[in-house]
Amino acid sequence: MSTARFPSPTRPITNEGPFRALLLENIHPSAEEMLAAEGFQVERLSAALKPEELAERLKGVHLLGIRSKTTVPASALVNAEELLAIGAFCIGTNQVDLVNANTHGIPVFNAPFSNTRSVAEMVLAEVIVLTRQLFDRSREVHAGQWRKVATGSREVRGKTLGIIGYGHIGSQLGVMAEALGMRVQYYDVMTKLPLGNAQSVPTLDELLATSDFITLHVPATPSTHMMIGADQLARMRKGACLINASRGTVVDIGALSRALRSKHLGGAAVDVYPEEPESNSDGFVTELQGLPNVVLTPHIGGSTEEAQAAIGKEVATSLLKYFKAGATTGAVNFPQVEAPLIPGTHRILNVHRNIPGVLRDINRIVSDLNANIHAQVLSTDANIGYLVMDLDQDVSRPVCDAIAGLQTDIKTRIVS
Ligand SMILES: NC(=O)C1=CN([C@@H]2O[C@H](COP(=O)(O)OP(=O)(O)OC[C@H]3O[C@@H](n4cnc5c(N)ncnc54)[C@H](O)[C@@H]3O)[C@@H](O)[C@H]2O)C=CC1
Ligand SMILES: O=C(O)C(=O)COP(=O)(O)O
Repeated sequence: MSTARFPSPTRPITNEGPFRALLLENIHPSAEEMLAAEGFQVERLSAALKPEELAERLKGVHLLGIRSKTTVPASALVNAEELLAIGAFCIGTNQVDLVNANTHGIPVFNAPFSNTRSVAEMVLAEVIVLTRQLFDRSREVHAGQWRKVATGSREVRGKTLGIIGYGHIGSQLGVMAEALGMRVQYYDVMTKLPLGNAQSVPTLDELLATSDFITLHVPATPSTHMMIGADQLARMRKGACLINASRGTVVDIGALSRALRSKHLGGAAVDVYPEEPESNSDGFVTELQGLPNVVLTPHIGGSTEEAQAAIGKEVATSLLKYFKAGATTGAVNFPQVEAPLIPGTHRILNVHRNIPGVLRDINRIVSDLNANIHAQVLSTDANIGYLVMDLDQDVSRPVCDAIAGLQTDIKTRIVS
């Protein structure tokens, strides 16, 4: 994540099209349909793009849609003068340099709920798959081997599920696991309301030492980076299983591989990896391949038809609300403003450096044009101010041209 570095002011973006959207990583067609219905020219690609390719493709693009594979560092936005907003059609936004996007006046929207049930269901399935060693037995029968054994195969009823990160996914999973008769406990850095009979555990070490299954549902942040390494795996009960469907940076894969090979752990299910391929046609190698009772999936925790269709609509709705009225509610890196459009007024959006005197300068520009401010909403964070301004007179163009001349300007746009 970069610290604040501001771009030079750019010319204002008018409300005259054509407007273009670039959607990467097989984003559900529901998003394309919604954007196209509002007049966007939509380009939809199935794979992620590397930052240098993305930088080229973003010329003249107004909305960018990505999922978890496309990283958007500062270098990807060097040509993105027209870019209004980024939609992360997933939960995680760690792949975007959020501070850089903020200081370029670009809000980033995500879908915080739509795939959470899909992840919880997959993890619950994996708990049973691991404790019954189902994939190994299935592979044997596929290969013509009949190995009917009970040793090491157990019920989940009465076993303890330890959840690290009791947020939207972790808490849903806990409720579902209790329905199977599991005891549920969790560790979270925030105080969280325990659902059902779930119990909060004060330390990660205690959770690790007292659970039969450990499952991770934390975001990728500096505090979760490699939070499960050799020490933490050694604290887990002998024969316990680890499930990671959060982010690949959270678990030390080498240490996990050693804990599995030494038989300290009884199994693992891994959906996310430190390095993941950009498309389905790329090969993939991990040192976990070939280990017994290890379920490896290609980052499909949120990949269900229900989740993807809902995410497509949810994020496209946020992008269009921003495009049409400047609403930033739910943006993960931006001051929040949502002001209803007022018929008969003319809306201007302005992002500027958050330093004293900017509002005075903008209001002077309006008053010098003998225009009246019908409504004005300003919301700020440490770096930027976001101003939504409705004028009674149609002087948007000269006002925007004058604002773009201010050294404090980052991005100005005419909505109506
Ligand atoms: N495999 C997949 O396809 C998917 C993976 N994910 C991953 O799952 C993550 C979690 O998703 P949600 O539950 O919706 O997020 P959330 O934000 O609702 O919950 C995350 C929880 O982790 C806690 N947390 C943060 N840092 C922590 C730490 N160091 N130790 C313990 N707890 C900590 C937070 O307080 C919060 O309660 C996402 O950030 C994403 O990376 C999400 C969807 C699909
Ligand atoms: O929602 C998330 O954070 C996920 O990890 C899902 O990512 P995806 O949309 O499958 O690339």
